[in-house]
This record gives sequence, structure tokens and C-alpha cells, in this order.
Amino acid sequence: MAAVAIRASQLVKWFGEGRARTLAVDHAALEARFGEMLFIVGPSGSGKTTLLSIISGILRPDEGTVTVKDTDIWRLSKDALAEFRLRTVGFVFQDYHLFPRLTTAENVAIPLILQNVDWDKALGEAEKYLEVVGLHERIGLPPFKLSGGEQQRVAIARAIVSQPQILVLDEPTASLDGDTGRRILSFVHDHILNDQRCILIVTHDARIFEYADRILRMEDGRITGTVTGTE
Ligand SMILES: Nc1ncnc2c1ncn2[C@@H]1O[C@H](COP(=O)(O)OP(=O)(O)OP(=O)(O)O)[C@@H](O)[C@H]1O
Repeated sequence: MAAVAIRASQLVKWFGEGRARTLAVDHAALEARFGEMLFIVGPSGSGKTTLLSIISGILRPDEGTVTVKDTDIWRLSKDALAEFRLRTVGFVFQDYHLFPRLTTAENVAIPLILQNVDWDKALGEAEKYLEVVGLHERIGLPPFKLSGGEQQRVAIARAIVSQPQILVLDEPTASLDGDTGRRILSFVHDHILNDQRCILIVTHDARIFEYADRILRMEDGRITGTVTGTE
């Protein structure tokens, strides 16, 4: 069996204070292996985005541990954690987080630029991945000139351009039509996933369930089980 890529144990995260205090993640645990495309499904507000943010090194948990490739990421120094986010993880946020003053190609090139890849080479790679997501003719435009679905595809291209070992996609097909969503997921499955990589996807989109190796259910802040093919 492939090595464990991510092991999350006993994760707890609270938001807010006093009576407004919310337990977003309640002793959640999961394990994901290299070579695996793992989906997480569950009702709105069940803690899926919060869990992904903790696993990706973006949001510090109140309790629990996240081990990625044998490194306990929340015990890393601030600099080492930033390095982990830059070199090991690619993340697509629900609201894309594109830089408004940069062109589409520059947005996609950013992870490579931050990794000190030469500017021309980074832009060349960015164009290649924009072609993959069907946006080659949009490379010179700023994000605000693109539709929501196009911006989502730019965010996906940016997450995969540096070929991260851990790819985390939060509702990656929410703004895409069925054919485009399946085409992009199919590319990620066939060309990005391999036995050195692991992909976590939060989705409500049953049209892409066929690409999952396993589907976990999240409810009330906890991973409560595996969704089987009959559900
Ligand atoms: N920054 C925040 N401040 C306060 N409460 C938050 C914050 N982020 C999330 N929450 C709360 O934590 C709980 C879990 O939210 P989260 O976004 O993780 O759920 P989700 O399953 O991803 O939902 P959705 O499917 O709607 O995106 C919710 O009750 C939400 O209101």
C-alpha cells in the first residue's frame, strides 16, 4: 500500500467568542495516501473548508496534529511553515483569491516566481496550464474581465502549475458547467495525480464523484465515515 501523505488527528477549531463561539471542527481525523484522490462531502457549515485550511497549513488548529510526509506541520517555525505552503501544497480557495492587478498568466505564474523560477520560464509554464484549463486566449486579461467560472479555472491552473505534492481543492467545479468540470478533473486525475502526490477535494458536485478513490463524509465538524457507491 502507498505511504501515508497526510495524517490528521483529533483536530479541533473554534471560531468566535462567548455566546457566538462556534465549534467548526470537532476532533476530526483522516488519513490520505500518496496516489490517492480523496473527496470530502457534507452539509454546508459542517467544517470542510476549515479542515482543509488546517491541513494545508493556512489555519492553526486549537488542538490536534497534522502530519504531512512525517512532518508535524503545526510544530514548524513560521518560516518553515511558509516554505511548506509554498513548496508542498497547492490550494484552490472557494473564492479564488486571484490578484486583481496581475494578468491571468501572471496570476498562474506566481507560485513558480516565488520558487525563484526564471520569469520567462514561469510565464511559459503558466500559459501551458492556462491552455489545459481552456483559457489560453485570456492570458493577458486581468481577473475582473473574466467570468466566475473562468476565474475558477485560473485558480486551478495556479494550484497545479508548480506540481505540488499535496493538492487541495475547495469546491473546484462549483462555477463550471458539467463538461468543463469533468474535463478539468479528468486532467488532474490523469496528469497531476501520481504515486508521489495526493489530492484532497471538498465538493458538493456529484458529477465528479467518479474521480474519487474514496469519499469521506463530514458532519458537525467530524469525519463520520466513508460514502459507498450505493449512497
Ligand atoms: N472565520 C470564521 N469566523 C467565524 N465562524 C466561522 C469562520 N469560518 C467558518 N466559520 C463557521 O464554522 C463552521 C464551519 O464552516 P466551514 O466553512 O468550514 O464549513 P463548510 O462545510 O466548508 O461549509 P460550506 O460547504 O458552506 O462551504 C460554520 O458554522 C461557519 O459559520
